[in-house]
Amino acid sequence: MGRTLVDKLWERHRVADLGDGTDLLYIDRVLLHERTGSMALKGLREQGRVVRHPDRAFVCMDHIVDTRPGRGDATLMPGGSAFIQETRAAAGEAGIRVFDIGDDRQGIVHVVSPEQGIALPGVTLVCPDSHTCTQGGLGALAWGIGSTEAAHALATQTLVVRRPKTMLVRFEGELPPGSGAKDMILYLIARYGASGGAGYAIEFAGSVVAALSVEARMTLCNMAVEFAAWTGLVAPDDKTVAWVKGRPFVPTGALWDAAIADWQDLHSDVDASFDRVILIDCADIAPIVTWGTSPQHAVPVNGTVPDPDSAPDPASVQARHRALTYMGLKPGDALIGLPIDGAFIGSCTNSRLSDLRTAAALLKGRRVAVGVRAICVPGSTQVKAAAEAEGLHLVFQEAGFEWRESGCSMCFFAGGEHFGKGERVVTSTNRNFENRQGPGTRSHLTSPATVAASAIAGHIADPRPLLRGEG
Ligand SMILES: CC(C)[C@H](C(=O)O)[C@@H](O)C(=O)O
Ligand code: SF4
Repeated sequence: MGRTLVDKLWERHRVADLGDGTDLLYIDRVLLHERTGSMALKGLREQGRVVRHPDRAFVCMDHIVDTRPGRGDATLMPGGSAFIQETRAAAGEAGIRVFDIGDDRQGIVHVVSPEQGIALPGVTLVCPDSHTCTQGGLGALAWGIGSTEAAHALATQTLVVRRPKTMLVRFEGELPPGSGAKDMILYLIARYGASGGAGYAIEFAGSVVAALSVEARMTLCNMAVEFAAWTGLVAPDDKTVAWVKGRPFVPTGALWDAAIADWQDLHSDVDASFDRVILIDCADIAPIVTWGTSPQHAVPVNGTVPDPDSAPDPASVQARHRALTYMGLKPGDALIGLPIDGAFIGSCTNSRLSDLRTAAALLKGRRVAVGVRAICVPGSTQVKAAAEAEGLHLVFQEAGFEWRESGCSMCFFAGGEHFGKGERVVTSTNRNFENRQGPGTRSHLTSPATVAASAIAGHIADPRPLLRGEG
């Protein structure tokens, strides 16, 4: 019988079947960041263990670093600079490369790793960070782990893993203009629930995924974890090969030829069987915005807040009531027209060059509405430089956006900087949990296009008229 892509990657990396439903897998790359990586490195040292292959581990400074211009180690997170300095020192001691503040490779780990050619089709890659699944967009088996597991992976280059079930999500049909990967994944989560992917490794496929850019595939995979999946991935194709070619850590010469030949097998066989298959007709996918405090609380931008009492079970009814109170909304409220205080473009979901181009195309020659604080944080220092080379920073700045250094920034308030209490923010990030972007801040997840259109309007707005050149 045919094998799925996940089966193939699993079998390629299995060192031993441990006989209790778990396998010992070989881990090709270990990525760390200063928030959880510092703990992994500390744990390793306390156990008296050493890093087995320092050249296969990489540290990115992203979560706690300040993103305001002119930054150094100082950060708005109380005690934050200690994380930065301890991580730097421990990585230095272990001989691990650090993409540090001031390095032109610095940025959000899930943006930097693909960009540098660290994530590649077919590799196993782990990081103590839940959004490691982003890197599945290249056809890597990439998943988030805890700090203790990260210490184990650093010491042994292996991990004990329970094999996930497999799910195929096929996106077919015609994706309407104005909708993109962010809308596709929010649609999936809204329709099947935020725990719909629990226990699965999900392969995203279908004609619409094939037509997506490699960067958009990373957006899709980024939110697999918001669907509770173990990870998400997309089989590599010619676009992937073209995208990774020539990046700093990618093999060259004969090794590159061998790599491409090897990648030809990285797809699910036609007769492969999955534990679950979901088919989505993309014709139904409009630009999506969340109204509540879970990514499943999502509706088309021109929709209204649903009645909490229509939720399928008592727990969801209660969660929706609580979400409405937190968000300051009532059933039946229209999303379009809700006044906003903030607009944020950034995060490992939507901060790559293509995202910035999409937003800039709408912002060009327009101004952010008075009273809206708008911020753009490129996903990496390389993305920032590439955007500046095209003049995109001027478009953002002339529109009234702050143009930042790279990092996680206000995707996650734990970095120290945040929006205000009760402020309503449209955001290209992936989590709208209570207090995620600041104590009491109300986050509406959406695409970069919808963030840009809303920033200009001063309220949640449909990006499609602007994209059609109207208004
Ligand atoms: C701090 C880190 C462990 C966390 C994660 O695992 O995802 C963060 O990146 C997030 O997005 O909430
Ligand atoms: S950008 Fe946000 S979601 Fe991504 S790793 Fe950083 S904090 Fe987590």
